[in-house]
Amino acid sequence: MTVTMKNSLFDDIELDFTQDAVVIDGVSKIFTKPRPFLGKFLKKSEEKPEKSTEVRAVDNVSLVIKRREIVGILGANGSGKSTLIRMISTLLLPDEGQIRVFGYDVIKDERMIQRLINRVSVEASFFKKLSPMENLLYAARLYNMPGDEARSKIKSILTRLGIKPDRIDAPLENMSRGMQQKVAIARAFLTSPIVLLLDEPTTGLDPRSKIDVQNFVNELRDKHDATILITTHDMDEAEALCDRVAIIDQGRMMALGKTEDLKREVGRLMGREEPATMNEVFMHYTATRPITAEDIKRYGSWEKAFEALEAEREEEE
Ligand SMILES: Nc1ncnc2c1ncn2[C@@H]1O[C@H](COP(=O)(O)OP(=O)(O)OP(=O)(O)O)[C@@H](O)[C@H]1O
Repeated sequence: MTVTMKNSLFDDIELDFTQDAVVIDGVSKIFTKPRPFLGKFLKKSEEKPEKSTEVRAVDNVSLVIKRREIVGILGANGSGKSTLIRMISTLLLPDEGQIRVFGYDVIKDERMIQRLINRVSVEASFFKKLSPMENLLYAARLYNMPGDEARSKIKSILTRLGIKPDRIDAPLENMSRGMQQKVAIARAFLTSPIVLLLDEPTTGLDPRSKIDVQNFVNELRDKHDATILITTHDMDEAEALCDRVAIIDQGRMMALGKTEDLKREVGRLMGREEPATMNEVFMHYTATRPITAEDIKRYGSWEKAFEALEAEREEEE
């Protein structure tokens, strides 16, 4: 089924909605990190250490996201979540594997991907001396959105995100970090993107603002058929919002599924009748290595196996 987009911003785009929205196929990203160089302290006869070390920030990840799905990416700090998001949005090139969005390739069809995707991250760039309204009008112009339509949409989105009317026209630099983050979120919602990548959109927001953002995300999917990929450290949010979650650890995909299925599976491994909590699911799949039934047998319980593996990790570090 090839559909010409109804949204005026995408008039000239034909998309095949029978295709999966996002296909990530065996993707890796390798960074080279400089090591603190100790060479100058060594004598000439001593062997010099390597100057750099490689980090597989994303390691052979595959994931298929269907249209209208909300998928959460969970993982510890530095596990590769942002790197994955950055590759999908063409900000970074994959070193291995392929990423396609409705059949378009992130490398070959970079321009098209940039039109289909909107990415929100905390380090969003704005003109700090300008107001939220001016910043968002500037963004709307980049998308050829008529001024009047943009103005009323901006007002309504910012108000719904809890930004008071008198703040809408005041310089951004006077706003708190959380409020600036809401302006970044508003920018992504302004253009009703086909695929929305949200990199920790609610980190640092107060509980009410978190819910406002989550409602918006749901609405984008329900009313505009958006497909959404979101990274979060908030397990309640993952549970409330995501159809499925992927847990990654050191760049590798450790688990993928519906939260209730993962909770049931880990609960079962823990030897319990009732499902595990999402925190326990997270701990389970991000332990030194996934805790197996044999580990549980060997150490007597899931908790003891977890403690033993953590102790191993600490020893290694
Ligand atoms: N530009 C870069 N150059 C070198 N290393 C990088 C670069 N960007 C990320 N890394 C490394 O890649 C790994 C994954 O980082 P990434 O930012 O993707 O993690 P994350 O899961 O998003 O973390 P957080 O939850 O803290 O935001 C880390 O070891 C990080 O130091």
